[in-house]
Amino acid sequence: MKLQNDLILRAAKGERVERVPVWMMRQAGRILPEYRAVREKAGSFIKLATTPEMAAEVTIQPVDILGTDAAIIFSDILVVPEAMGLPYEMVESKGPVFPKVIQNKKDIDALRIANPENELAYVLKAIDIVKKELNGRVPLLGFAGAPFTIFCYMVEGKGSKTFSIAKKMLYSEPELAHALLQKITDTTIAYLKAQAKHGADLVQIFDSWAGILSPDQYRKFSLPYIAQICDAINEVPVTVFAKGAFFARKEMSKLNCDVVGLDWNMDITESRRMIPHKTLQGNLDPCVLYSSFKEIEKHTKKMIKNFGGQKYIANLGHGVYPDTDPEKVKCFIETVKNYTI
Ligand SMILES: Cc1c2[nH]c(c1CCC(=O)O)Cc1[nH]c(c(CCC(=O)O)c1C)Cc1[nH]c(c(CCC(=O)O)c1C)Cc1[nH]c(c(C)c1CCC(=O)O)C2
Repeated sequence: MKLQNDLILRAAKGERVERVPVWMMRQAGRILPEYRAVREKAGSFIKLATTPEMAAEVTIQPVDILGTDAAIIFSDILVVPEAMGLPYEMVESKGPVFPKVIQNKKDIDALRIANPENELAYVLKAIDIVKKELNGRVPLLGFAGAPFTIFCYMVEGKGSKTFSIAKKMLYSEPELAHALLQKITDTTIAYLKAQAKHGADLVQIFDSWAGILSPDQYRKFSLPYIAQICDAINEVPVTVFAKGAFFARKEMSKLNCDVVGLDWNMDITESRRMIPHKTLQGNLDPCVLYSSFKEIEKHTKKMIKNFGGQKYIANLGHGVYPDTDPEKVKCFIETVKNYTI
């Protein structure tokens, strides 16, 4: 199926574009009343995420309502631990919780390397439906968490500011940590390949907790596993987004990936210099969308001017915050689309 709008894919591959493409991390979610209605009907986040027809519906909403240049499959990074045998719960207004966590070698041995066609069939089915319903309008993005970020949740068992329980394992039992990271990596590679096979046009790796590691620890416990994934995924372009990993930009430039995502703490000009050969994605502070329409336009235009119009995918520097006014989001998206490059 030939895509009618392939701006994001062309930008990712470094090909020329007529205008800057735009999408938003966490675009399929609570900012839209239309999402909240489907979520209500589903009864719970997990029910919504595991029911392919409903997951497909909320995946397409931002394309129809906000006008984004891509859809991102509605799911969560935590479906991977679940597929490996460690289920999660989503506690209202608290976030994810794992009733059982990984503490020793026995726990790691008990985990399986998932077969996505079995344990993650519901995500793949949702991808099949979305591809059919999008009918080539825009590309579909797939995703997975980076092994280190998934490790954090599997060992800590819940969200945390410091993930000190998870980090403790890195320092006190590094071999154990590596064994778990490798098992997560093997599952993630199989999962992303399956997403591409089912029609994901590009995949993004979210290393949301990269910023809690020292540069040394990041080089040991995160980058090698991201590198394995990048080397293994040759079917579609790959984006690596490591929140807070400003210290690793030089190494990111050497990864076998097409796009590097930036957060708002990373200076644009400096990042272009450090990552000269790749497409960059980002990096508006999501809080800008709390300001006036005029301010949003001003900050968005300044951002595009700094990145330049080519080898660039406009986005926020992290996921959109749930209490953001959809009209402000539309203003951001329209400003990007109307920018003459
Ligand atoms: C760390 C992380 C998680 N999940 C994800 C990350 C990496 C990206 C990032 O750093 O933001 C990724 C994710 N989670 C979700 C998506 C959907 C696709 C999209 O629109 O981007 C994506 C790409 C849906 C979701 N995942 C979650 C919701 C909200 C739950 C609900 O609607 O009830 C949604 C729409 C729940 C979730 N899931 C997670 C947390 C910490 C929480 C609770 C806090 C929160 O709500 O943001 C783990």
